[in-house]
Amino acid sequence: MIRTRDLTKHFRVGRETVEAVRGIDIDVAAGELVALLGPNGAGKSTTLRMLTTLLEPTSGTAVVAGRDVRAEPAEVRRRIGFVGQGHGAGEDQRAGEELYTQGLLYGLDRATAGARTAELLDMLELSGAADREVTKLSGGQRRRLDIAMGLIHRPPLLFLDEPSTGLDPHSRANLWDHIARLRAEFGTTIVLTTHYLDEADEAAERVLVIDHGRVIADGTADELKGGVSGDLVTFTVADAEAAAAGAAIAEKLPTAREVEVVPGRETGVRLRIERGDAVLPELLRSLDGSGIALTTVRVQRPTLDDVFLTLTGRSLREENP
Ligand SMILES: Nc1ncnc2c1ncn2[C@@H]1O[C@H](COP(=O)(O)OP(=O)(O)OP(=O)(O)O)[C@@H](O)[C@H]1O
Repeated sequence: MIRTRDLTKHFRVGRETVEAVRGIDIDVAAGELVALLGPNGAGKSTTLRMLTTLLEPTSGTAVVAGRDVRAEPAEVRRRIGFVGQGHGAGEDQRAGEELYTQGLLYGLDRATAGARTAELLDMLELSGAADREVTKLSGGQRRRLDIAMGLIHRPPLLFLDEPSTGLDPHSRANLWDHIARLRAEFGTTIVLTTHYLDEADEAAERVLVIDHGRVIADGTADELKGGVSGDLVTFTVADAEAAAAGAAIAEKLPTAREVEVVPGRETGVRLRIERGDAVLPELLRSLDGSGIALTTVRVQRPTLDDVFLTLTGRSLREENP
């Protein structure tokens, strides 16, 4: 559905050149749901704008829905839907009319535009809001209307640029339910950008991690997390002395790494270890055998933030508080 090779975009800003996208290779198969994850300024939107023909690449190639973005941009546009960061819907129209007009703009006849408008309003739970002016919709309804607008011509491929930014957690969850239903119904391939870690983790089947204009990791969330060696095990003890003794015991576990004493009110020990859940009983036995009493113990699987941290030395959370 998408194939890019060495896709590059440079911007001239005064005398400077901003290398927004530096040679990206992306392959997306039909039916996939792929998230581009990265910090602000990583190049996600620029990539999306090239794939949707809104921006001409500086170099490299991109074939989207079977057509080259440079040679046949109009053909690409007919085959894709794009929901940008801003609102696509007009201000003074009613939601239903807006969607219907969009259908006509795409060249649908009146009957088809009407039928699809009704179908999409129903699917996105907007039927009750069809006669409301676009400005009077809630944030979540408006976002769903934007998505409906991107789908009215039934494109096999839909691009969503930060679809859930600005929505409250309930509306975000609701939006994802709707996206899942759309895929089940139409089999639409979806490529989206996000800087929400949990969203990429839970919703996407595949995550492309982008940083400084490059794809630095590509895989399912589980595969990416599997590349971060080890779970994080943290246990707290009564005092610094017990922590030092506990750390010495933890060091002896075969795959333990980065063992460190965490000082503070809750003195404890933190370490990375393969299969943290499986080695926990052994660790607990050893600590108990040495008379070290634990107050708490916790095993955390790696997160996508750990993936980003491992790859870049930076946390995505720091950049997207
Ligand atoms: N039209 C432009 N002119 C100059 N520089 C630009 C332009 N568009 C983007 N950039 C720069 O290119 C880089 C990548 O920006 P881009 O918007 O693609 O990042 P992003 O990953 O989508 O971030 P965000 O999450 O903030 O949207 C940034 O350094 C940005 O300042």
